[in-house]
Amino acid sequence: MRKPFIAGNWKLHNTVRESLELIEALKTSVKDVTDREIVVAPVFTALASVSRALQGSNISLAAQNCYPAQTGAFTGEVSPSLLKDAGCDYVIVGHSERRQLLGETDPFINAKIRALAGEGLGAIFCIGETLDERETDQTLDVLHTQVTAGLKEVPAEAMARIVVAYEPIWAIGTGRTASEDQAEDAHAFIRGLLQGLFGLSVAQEVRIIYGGSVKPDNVDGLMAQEDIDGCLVGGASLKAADFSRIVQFA
Ligand SMILES: O=C[C@H](O)COP(=O)(O)O
Repeated sequence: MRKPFIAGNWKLHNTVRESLELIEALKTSVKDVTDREIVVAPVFTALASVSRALQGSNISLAAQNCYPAQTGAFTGEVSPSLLKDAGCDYVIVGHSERRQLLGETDPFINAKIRALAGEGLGAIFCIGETLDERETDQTLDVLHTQVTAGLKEVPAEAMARIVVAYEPIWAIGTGRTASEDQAEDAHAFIRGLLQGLFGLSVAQEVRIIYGGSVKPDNVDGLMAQEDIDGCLVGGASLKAADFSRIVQFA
């Protein structure tokens, strides 16, 4: 039985004060939720404050990025061990915004996932196709490449802490959600890829979550799909009422 995993990616939003206001409202509205894993990913500068505010709550902390080395001459970067020290349980890797805007490659993303696994941290590993790739029937090839390259040489034991986030790029921040069937087809395909890489029992345990314009009014239908185990929420995670409703999907 896979525990639903609902994560809010705050992206480049919220000062420390705004982050704390959001987290206090969220803590109150989801305090009785025990059957879902709830995660928020603030900006780096708010991690320590939000971590303190989350102590004793049912919400976990994620960072939005990391560098695949623990120490060294890497100006401006942050390592998995420092993120763990700041209170993070997870790190988002491979988000399409970083792939597209910052040129992150599959091997670089793979190095981050292996570094996180080595530190015992979880990864929220994002994959997904562009609109052009979907319209030219390349979706499955793209997912195959991203999954096999991103998870190369990742130990099977680490998969218990890795959540795969399927985010069709054309659905991110556009208000255009993948249909329930489109999302379920992609998720079932990804689970099959995981089975090929790690075996059936691992594939059945890994949470595969959907991201791309998830809102209170479409979450119930998405979460009703067999292979959709949660959501990675951008815009709607910035409003406590909306994110709380998404967490408490029907
Ligand atoms: O990480 C979250 C995704 O990019 C989805 O963002 P969105 O909910 O604003 O479409």
